[in-house]
Amino acid sequence: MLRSTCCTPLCPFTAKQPSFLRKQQRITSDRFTFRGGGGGDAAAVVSSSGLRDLVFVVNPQGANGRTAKEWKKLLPHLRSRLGKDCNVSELLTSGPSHAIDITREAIRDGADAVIAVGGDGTLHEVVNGFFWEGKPVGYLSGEASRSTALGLIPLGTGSDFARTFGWNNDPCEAVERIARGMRSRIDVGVIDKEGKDLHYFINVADVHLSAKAGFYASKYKKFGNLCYVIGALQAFMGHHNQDMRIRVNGGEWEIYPQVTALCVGNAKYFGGGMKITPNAIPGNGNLEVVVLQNFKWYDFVLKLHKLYNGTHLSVNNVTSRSVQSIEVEEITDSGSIYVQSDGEHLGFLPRKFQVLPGAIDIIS
Ligand SMILES: Nc1ncnc2c1ncn2[C@@H]1O[C@H](COP(=O)(O)OP(=O)(O)OP(=O)(O)O)[C@@H](O)[C@H]1O
Repeated sequence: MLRSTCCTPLCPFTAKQPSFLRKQQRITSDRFTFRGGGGGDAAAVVSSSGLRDLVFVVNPQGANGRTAKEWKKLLPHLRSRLGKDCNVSELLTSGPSHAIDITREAIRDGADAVIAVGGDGTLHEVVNGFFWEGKPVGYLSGEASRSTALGLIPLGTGSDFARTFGWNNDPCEAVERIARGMRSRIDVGVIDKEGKDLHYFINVADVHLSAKAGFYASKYKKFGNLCYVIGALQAFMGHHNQDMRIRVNGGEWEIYPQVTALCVGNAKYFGGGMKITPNAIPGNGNLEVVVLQNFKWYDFVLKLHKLYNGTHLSVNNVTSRSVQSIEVEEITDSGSIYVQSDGEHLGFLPRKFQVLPGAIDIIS
């Protein structure tokens, strides 16, 4: 849920930095001035202003339209807090996937940072904009060493990625992070289907029941975090655990009987605050895979609190392992096992999930 916040330049920054954000560097710009406006495409021109060029990609429909309202309230504070050191461009998305194109263009034009304003879906699209045809997008006319950082103002329904960093939905704290301009390198996950259809995730990708629940939850975002409960109830109807075949780090294929859900975490939380992959660390070069097997509906009732506080790894039929890659197939080729990445429906099994260590700088 969005909180009402005090948006003054004196807004205190209180969030503690997690220990995995060790190698931080402050980056300053000396070359570009960005010009943009709400709704338009990014356009960058070379300048010697010494200002950092920040592109804010805003999903006005995030959190059922509350993102737009919060953003409008935040903008005067943001401009006054950052305007001295930064050129601020505000670009509103016009629909699904638009954030991907805006981000690619901003990176090619030399932005210092592209900042997702919205929920995990918007962040997910911005992250996908950092890549093109399997490679990182680069600044078109400049040094290879120059890299655009990813930023986040979490203003979505679940905003699960931010929870791993201890960031809440207070946009003033996010503005302070951006003002400080500290960067940390973090990993990104990549998903492919038989080597094609590359798709990137930064938070959690998952398979089967949870992915189906997420698919339904996305239709009930107007109910806030309750959408996850409604989605789960709907997904339970007609749900069957499925035998699956998995292969970790290119090794031998293994059979996992009666899988309820398989979750691949680069970060820890999904589904509106469930600490599903509690050992995942976004900068450690690995993904945490948690598999729930043979769960019945009443197991969720009895163990839900454990899933929320991340103590479920000690429960029977829950396993966790750290991987660089994992391939997942169903045994009975039904083509109906859901796959989700960062809360966005991606399609159906089979899929391969891999880590790209240190693929992106994040403003932390
Ligand atoms: N202008 C737009 N109109 C409609 N949908 C949009 C628009 N811009 C982006 N979207 C889509 O809105 C979806 C949800 O956005 P977002 O993740 O920001 O909010 P949320 O779903 O409320 O939050 P969370 O994902 O954290 O629960 C994204 O998948 C994105 O594709």
